[in-house]
Amino acid sequence: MATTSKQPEKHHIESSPLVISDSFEGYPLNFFNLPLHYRDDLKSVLIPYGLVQDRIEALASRIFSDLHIHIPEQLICMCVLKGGYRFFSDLVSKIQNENRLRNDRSLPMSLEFIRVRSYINDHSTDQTEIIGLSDLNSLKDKHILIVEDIIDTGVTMVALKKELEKFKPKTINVVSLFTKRRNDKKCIFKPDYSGFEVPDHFIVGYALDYNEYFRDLEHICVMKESGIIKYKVAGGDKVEES
Ligand SMILES: Nc1nc2c(ncn2[C@@H]2O[C@H](COP(=O)(O)O)[C@@H](O)[C@H]2O)c(=O)[nH]1
Ligand SMILES: [Mg+2]
Repeated sequence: MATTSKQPEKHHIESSPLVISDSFEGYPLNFFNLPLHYRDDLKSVLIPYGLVQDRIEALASRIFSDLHIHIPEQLICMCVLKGGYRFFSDLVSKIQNENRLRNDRSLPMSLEFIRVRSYINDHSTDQTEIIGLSDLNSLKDKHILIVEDIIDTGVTMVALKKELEKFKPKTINVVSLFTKRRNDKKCIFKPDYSGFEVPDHFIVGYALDYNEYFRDLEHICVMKESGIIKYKVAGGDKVEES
């Protein structure tokens, strides 16, 4: 009798975000090890570090599968500093793991770092400045993956993509660890890959800052109103880097 070997179903990894619902208020702080210097400023842990890592591993696998077809050309992975640096580092290292473990395909990468300024305290502004792109003409005919921490209004990413398109790259893909579900109005940009969709809170941790504080926090947390007031800077005269 002929035996039929059943092929395992292909595991499909979502490029769209894992949705954190509005009704989820986050985990109580006392279930986590948190730095003493921030404990009084935080309301809850919205996404624990471990879950962030698991989702990045899945995104790396999906990006590898989608984009390896461009080889032997290099994929320019472009980190949007400062907020994107930890996501960038973990994502690149997880794509490297895919490269190490696969014998049938690979995705060569080169790394670029840029800065975008757009925020005052916890409010997005429509003034966007891009810093750090040297030799822009080298982007011509290249494949770019922009690696961003969070998309809120979408203004920063629309401006950045528009600027990069002037230099005629072959493709631009955007991966954002978080996208925000805005209560007031719609976001004007949808990334190609997103880790999590978060409620309309100002989130900090895992390199996402509030006026340069909280980057040294592992988990993604929601701030208390008192914390927002404590670290506020005088409006308008200091534009923080992303
Ligand atoms: N630490 C946080 N930074 C945030 C948050 N929401 C947005 N941002 C920063 O702004 C830009 C993008 O904003 P956009 O309105 O132009 O889309 C993003 O890169 C962040 O650096 C937040 O909740 N926490
Ligand atoms: Mg950013």
